[in-house]
Amino acid sequence: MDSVISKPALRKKFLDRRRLTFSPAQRIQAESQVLAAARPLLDSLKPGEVVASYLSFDTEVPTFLLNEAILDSGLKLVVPCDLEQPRWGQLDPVQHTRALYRRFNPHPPLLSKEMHGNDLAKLGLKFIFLPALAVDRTQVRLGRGAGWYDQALAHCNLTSPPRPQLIALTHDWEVLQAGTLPHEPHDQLVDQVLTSSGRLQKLDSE
Ligand SMILES: Nc1nc2c(c(=O)[nH]1)N(C=O)[C@@H](CNc1ccc(C(=O)N[C@@H](CCC(=O)O)C(=O)O)cc1)CN2
Ligand SMILES: Nc1ncnc2c1ncn2[C@@H]1O[C@H](COP(=O)(O)OP(=O)(O)OP(=O)(O)O)[C@@H](O)[C@H]1O
Repeated sequence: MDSVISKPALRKKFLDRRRLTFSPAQRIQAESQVLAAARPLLDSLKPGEVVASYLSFDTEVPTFLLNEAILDSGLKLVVPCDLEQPRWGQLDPVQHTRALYRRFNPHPPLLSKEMHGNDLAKLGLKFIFLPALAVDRTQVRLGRGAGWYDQALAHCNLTSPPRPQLIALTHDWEVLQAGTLPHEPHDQLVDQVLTSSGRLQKLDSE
C-alpha cells in the first residue's frame, strides 16, 4: 500500500499530472465517455427530479455533455454558483452554454434559483456528481482544498434517507488503493467514482 502523504502534496501531484497528460483531444473523448457511463443513472430518473453536478474547467473531468443530457432529459440541474461560499443554483436549460465552463462558476442571476445545502436536501435529489482530484477505495475524496464540498454536503443532511448517491468524477489514475488518502473527520465519503474513460465503480469502505 502507498504511504499516506499530505493533502497539499497530493493535490500538487495530481494537478501537475493532469496538466501534463490530459490533452484537449482527450477532453473531447472523455465528455462522451462520461455521458455514456452516466446515461443508465439518468434513465433511472423521472422528469422533474433533481441532479447536482458541476461546471468543469481546465483539466477537470468534463461535464458539458453530461449536464446537457441531464437538462435534455427534463431533469432539474443544480450546480455550484460561488467559489467561496457553499451555494448552489438551478441552471436554466436556455442558459446552458460552453461559455459557462470556466474557473469562475456563474453567479446569480445566470442561475434561476439560488440555494444553500439545506434547501438542496429538501429537493430530494438523487445524484450528486462532484469533482475530485482523487478518491480511494475507502470512499475518501480529495478536493481542491477550500472545503467547499465538505461544507456544502455537511448541510445536505446526508445521514437521513433517502440520501443522494455521491459520485466523484476523476481521471482513471486518480482512483487509489484503500488508505492512500488522508481521512479527516469533516471529509464527506463518496459512494461511487466515474472516471474520464467512462468507468463507473462503487467504492467500498471495507
Ligand atoms: N468546476 C468546479 N467547480 C467548483 C469546484 C471545483 O473543484 N470545480 N469547487 C470545489 O471545491 C468549488 C469551488 N472551489 C474552488 C476552489 C479552488 C479552485 C482552484 O482552482 N484552486 C486552484 C489553486 C488556488 C490557489 O490556492 O492558488 C487550483 O486548484 O489550481 C477552484 C474552485 C465549487 N465549484
Ligand atoms: N463542514 C465543515 N465546516 C467547516 N469547515 C470545514 C468543513 N469541512 C471542511 N472544512 C474546512 O475546509 C478546509 C479544507 O478541507 P479539506 O482539505 O478536506 O478540503 P477538500 O475536501 O480537499 O476540498 P473540497 O471540500 O473543497 O472539495 C479545512 O480547513 C477544513 O477544516
